[in-house]
Amino acid sequence: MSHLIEASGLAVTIGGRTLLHDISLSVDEGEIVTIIGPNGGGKTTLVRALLGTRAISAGSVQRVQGLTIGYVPQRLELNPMMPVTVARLMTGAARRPRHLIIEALEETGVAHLVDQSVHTLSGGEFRRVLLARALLRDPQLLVLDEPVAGVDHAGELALYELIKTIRDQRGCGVLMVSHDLHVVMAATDKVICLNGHVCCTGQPHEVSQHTEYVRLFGPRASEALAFYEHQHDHEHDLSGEEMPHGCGHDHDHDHSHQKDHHHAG
Ligand SMILES: Nc1ncnc2c1ncn2[C@@H]1O[C@H](COP(=O)(O)OP(=O)(O)OP(=O)(O)O)[C@@H](O)[C@H]1O
Repeated sequence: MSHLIEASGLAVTIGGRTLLHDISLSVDEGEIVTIIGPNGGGKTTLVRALLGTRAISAGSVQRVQGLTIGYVPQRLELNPMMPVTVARLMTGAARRPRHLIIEALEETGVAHLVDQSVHTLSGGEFRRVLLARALLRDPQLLVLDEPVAGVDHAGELALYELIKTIRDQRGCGVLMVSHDLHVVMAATDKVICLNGHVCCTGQPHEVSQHTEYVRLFGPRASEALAFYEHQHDHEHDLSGEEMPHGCGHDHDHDHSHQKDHHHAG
């Protein structure tokens, strides 16, 4: 199967400064890939390069023909003086049948807010509306930049669960950026740890043990994953799973069974 999107040897240089170099990654149908990394590590720049809104200076980005992408930006500037309803935010200038708007909002659990002003929404409600807006296009690939920004811890867990459910039901690929290491680790198939380059990549439990990951995020980040890793130990003992591997090595074992597991609780 060809990848929905694939970057090879991608680099981004702005004003003589190389922000990203030698980035290779791919997202497949039904796969959740999460980019983590320190502030300024280039996560948003990478997302923009993949979307084609930021020029790349080397390498390539390939998409399957006609790929439809639903994008949720990290920030959305709204004029506080402009009264905008959820329905209006969902469609912008383009008119869409109301039942489609409501269906998308139902999928993210906020259909009851359809006629409410966006300025009155909580952080979590707003994120769900943005997610619904991205789903309106029936995307093959969802790209989510910090999908839980402005949401409390319980809300974060619920949102990651929702993203997983959307992936399960639609079979779309998901590429997301996150800071929430231990939460996101439980809701992803593949993690890419980014700090200008791909420090390490692989299954969440592998990345959590990688020296580059520990160096970037500290030993506590690995400890926070103890529960997650414990859950996985059983699987890996049985299947003879190998130990973590180094920078830039992709993992090609079949772990599709992991999609059925819930580690967040
Ligand atoms: N248009 C630009 N011109 C110059 N420098 C830029 C530009 N856009 C981003 N940068 C720089 O590139 C680096 C990476 O920024 P980017 O926003 O991609 O990081 P990030 O990992 O998404 O950060 P955060 O976690 O804080 O959102 C930063 O040092 C930033 O200042």
